[in-house]
Amino acid sequence: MSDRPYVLVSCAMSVDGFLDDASAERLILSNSDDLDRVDELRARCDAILVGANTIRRDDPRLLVRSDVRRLARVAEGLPPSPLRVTVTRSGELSPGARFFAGEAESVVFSSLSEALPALVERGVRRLLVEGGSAVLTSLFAADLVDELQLAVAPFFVGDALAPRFVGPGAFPHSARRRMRLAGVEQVGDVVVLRYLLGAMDDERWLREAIEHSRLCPPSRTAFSVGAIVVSASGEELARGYSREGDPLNHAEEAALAKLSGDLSGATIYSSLEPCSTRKSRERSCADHIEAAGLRRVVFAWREPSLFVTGEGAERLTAAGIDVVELPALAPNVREVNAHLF
Ligand SMILES: Nc1c(N[C@@H]2O[C@H](COP(=O)(O)O)[C@@H](O)[C@H]2O)[nH]c(=O)[nH]c1=O
Repeated sequence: MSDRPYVLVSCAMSVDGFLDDASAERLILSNSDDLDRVDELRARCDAILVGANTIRRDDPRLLVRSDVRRLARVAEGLPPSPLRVTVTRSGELSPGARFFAGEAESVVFSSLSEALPALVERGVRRLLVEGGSAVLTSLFAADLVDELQLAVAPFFVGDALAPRFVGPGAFPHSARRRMRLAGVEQVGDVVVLRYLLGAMDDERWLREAIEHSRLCPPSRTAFSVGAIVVSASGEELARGYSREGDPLNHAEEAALAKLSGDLSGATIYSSLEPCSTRKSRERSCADHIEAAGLRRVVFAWREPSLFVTGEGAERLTAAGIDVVELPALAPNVREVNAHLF
């Protein structure tokens, strides 16, 4: 699942949310110190990606400008500037574009889903994305961004024909799932907001919940499950495992029993899909999750119909809760439950 690099988006927008104006000339939103900050970001990544539209519109070089930084990279055995990457469905790029000129290598992919794993293959661990609007919209909507550094320039563009930071989309970060503000920096008249989006945190917490399920007392008639409740700011609030404290306890039930208060920003990670029916108790884990006010559930394995038919994911979704399934980790859960098969 982690077959993509760490994705850092860096862009500058006007105070009214535009990346550029509608004219042919490129609009500089940053000041010179901020452009130098972006140069430092470029020097510390393995590749820089922009969409093909940006190449057509801006004709960027995408090179590290500072000689000091280029020499420092070379001293580390790196090329002076990172690999330059673009995605284009049409393939319509001018061979004379500056993207292809100069001392750095350039690669072209037909889509982001092709580019990201291929970049990992090439050894790219840290990818800087500089726009434009279409690429940013796709990456944010697909929850593929780890970090956003957004510079806000102190003026308006005010032109409906100008490109926005992102277009309309079903973004995973809504009022219910806020990004984590990790820093605010003033660079002259520009303010740089640094957000962490936690795209890789889901996998990390779910793996942790699966590891926790190894504590379950084994049973021939029930699954071994682990669950962890994590706050909106990324702190662990409670964890539980099947049969913890009581032979009938489910993992989610055990974790939630340790909590009270407002859990509306929290996420519960459960190795198995939360149950929707119980044979031995009245309330299911889906009921407990809904009653606790949680708005987000992440799980790895859909409950196989061994003991009861699981409809937890559907029930939770119908209750307006965000349900995320990470099936790539399902084999790990199955392995913990190998005794049942
Ligand atoms: N205008 C603008 C940015 N524009 C980004 O920089 C690219 C130009 O790269 P280069 O040709 O190497 O200078 C351009 O295509 C776009 O991706 N970035 C920023 O941090 N602040 C700004 O104000």
